[in-house]
Amino acid sequence: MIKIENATQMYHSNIIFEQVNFTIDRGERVAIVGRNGAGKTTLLHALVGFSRLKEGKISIDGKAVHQPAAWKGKLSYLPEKFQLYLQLSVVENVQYVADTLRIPKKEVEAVLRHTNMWDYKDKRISQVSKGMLQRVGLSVALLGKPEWVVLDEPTSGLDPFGRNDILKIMENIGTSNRSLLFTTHHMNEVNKIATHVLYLHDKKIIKLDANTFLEQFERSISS
Ligand SMILES: Nc1ncnc2c1ncn2[C@@H]1O[C@H](COP(=O)(O)OP(=O)(O)OP(=O)(O)O)[C@@H](O)[C@H]1O
Repeated sequence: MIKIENATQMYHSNIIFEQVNFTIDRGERVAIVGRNGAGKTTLLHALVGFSRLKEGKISIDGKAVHQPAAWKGKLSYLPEKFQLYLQLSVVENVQYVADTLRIPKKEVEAVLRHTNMWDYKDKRISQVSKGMLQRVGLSVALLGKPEWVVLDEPTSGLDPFGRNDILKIMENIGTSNRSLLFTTHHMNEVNKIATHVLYLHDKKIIKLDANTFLEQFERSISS
């Protein structure tokens, strides 16, 4: 379980969220939504231990998230913008990360099959489409069988076909022992993928089940 207790985050004197409490259980697929600038990426960075909270604490399975023991091998994070080696092939990029993390070779094929990139494994990164780049990023994020997969705007900037490819992969990520957290601006992604929503609004974060959130959203835009 990821547990957030009395969390407050600020940049200088600018409060992004304050006194926030929620938990995320295994098997949940959680969409993080809110207006531009509401603090979605800020929340993700605190959740994955990149930044320390101003106040409060975040733990994964009882261990404070800023201690590597909490997330190492358990949690993976794919930022909105990430770097790959342009001069290497798809498989070489994934293999490079696998070698660094001492992950067995056979997992490289497994993650590339999961993201439907195995057929394109020998293409150079400089020659693949944006949608394929995102699938390579996802392949890297799935290495090591993480229990918590965290994706920042995984469909941002993709055409409808590329988005659909990514959504199909995301649908298969959340299982009984693996959870998915992702930020999005698209309500159809919430509808298709999420079991729950974290809604960032007015410096608060509310957790709702996805259907309840979507009903409230529909009502708010039609009134
Ligand atoms: N490193 C930083 N230093 C100061 N202010 C920051 C920093 N990073 C973000 N902010 C500010 O904090 C607020 C929340 O930013 P954040 O990127 O978390 O929002 P977001 O919900 O992810 O936005 P978007 O939907 O546009 O991606 C914004 O007002 C942003 O300008």
